[in-house]
Amino acid sequence: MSNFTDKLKAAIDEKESFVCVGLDPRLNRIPDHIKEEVVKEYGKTKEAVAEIFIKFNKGIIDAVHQHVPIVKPQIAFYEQYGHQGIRAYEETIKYAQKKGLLVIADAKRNDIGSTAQAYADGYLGEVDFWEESEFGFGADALTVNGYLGIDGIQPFIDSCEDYGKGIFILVRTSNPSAGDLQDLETDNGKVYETMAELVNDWRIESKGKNGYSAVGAVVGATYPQEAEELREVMKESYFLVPGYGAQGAGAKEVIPAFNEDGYGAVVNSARGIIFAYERKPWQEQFSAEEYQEASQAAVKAMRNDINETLDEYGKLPW
Ligand SMILES: O=c1ccn([C@@H]2O[C@H](COP(=O)(O)O)[C@@H](O)[C@H]2O)c(=O)[nH]1
Repeated sequence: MSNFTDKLKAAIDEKESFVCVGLDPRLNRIPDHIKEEVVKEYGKTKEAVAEIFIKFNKGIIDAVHQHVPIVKPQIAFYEQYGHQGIRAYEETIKYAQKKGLLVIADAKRNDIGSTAQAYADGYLGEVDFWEESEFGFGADALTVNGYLGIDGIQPFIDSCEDYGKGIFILVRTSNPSAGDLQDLETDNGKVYETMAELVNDWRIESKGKNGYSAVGAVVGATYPQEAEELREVMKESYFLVPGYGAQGAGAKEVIPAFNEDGYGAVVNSARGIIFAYERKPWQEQFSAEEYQEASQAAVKAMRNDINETLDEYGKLPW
């Protein structure tokens, strides 16, 4: 069974890209021509929303799949439309994988061990109870909350080992109030530092050929100083780095998340890529009908921005 980080590294090398595109559709920001076409057939229903999300996401995936190794659909944007939203989520994952992309399900799951097992099976499992059909969402990786400790984490680590999947545990989130809890002092340092130590302990069971563990961490691009410190603690973990673009971070801020070997991080941007057609500087060059071209231009610019900056710091691996 191939380790998740071996697959991730191969995909990064093939695309020469560390970009992760966030597939976080918002109905009010999807181009009108997509909505109008679908509503003609389905009316203003939840089924229509699912069809709109699927059409839009497929368009984005078609535009970016040659330039990125991985995508990250955030389940909140789908869940709000009930089972139709979940259908769109599942179809989005399958289509991205069909196009050769790895998929991180951003669902930040966890619970007591027995319930966490159900989450692990649902997101990362491969065969169902009858051993006849595919199970759940079949994502390649999942974001996980480590707050419940090892018994909540173990089912996910088992899925990593059994099925070659990955997890990214929340360590230092990108939001403005991240420090309210994460910066509190404990006997072992701050809360986020303690979580990083735990991730480093939990990483051991599931290492790939490239030396990285399937147990990774979420580290926000908006906290570069903390990222630098965390890189030292979790040397063998991949970081999922959100916060580039719409949340204000740029390439300089993501560099500390990378190891000296130039690997160890994927950088997520959702709004900055998928809604590029209505954002500067792309809105002057592309119409709403050209949202795919705008997203492709934005993703290439982000890839180059990160690669050039890694190069400046002597960290570009190619
Ligand atoms: O600390 C975190 C953890 C997760 N996220 C998620 O990443 C994307 C960011 O989207 P942008 O539009 O690029 O801001 C979104 O799905 C968040 O839920 C995060 O931002 N920070």
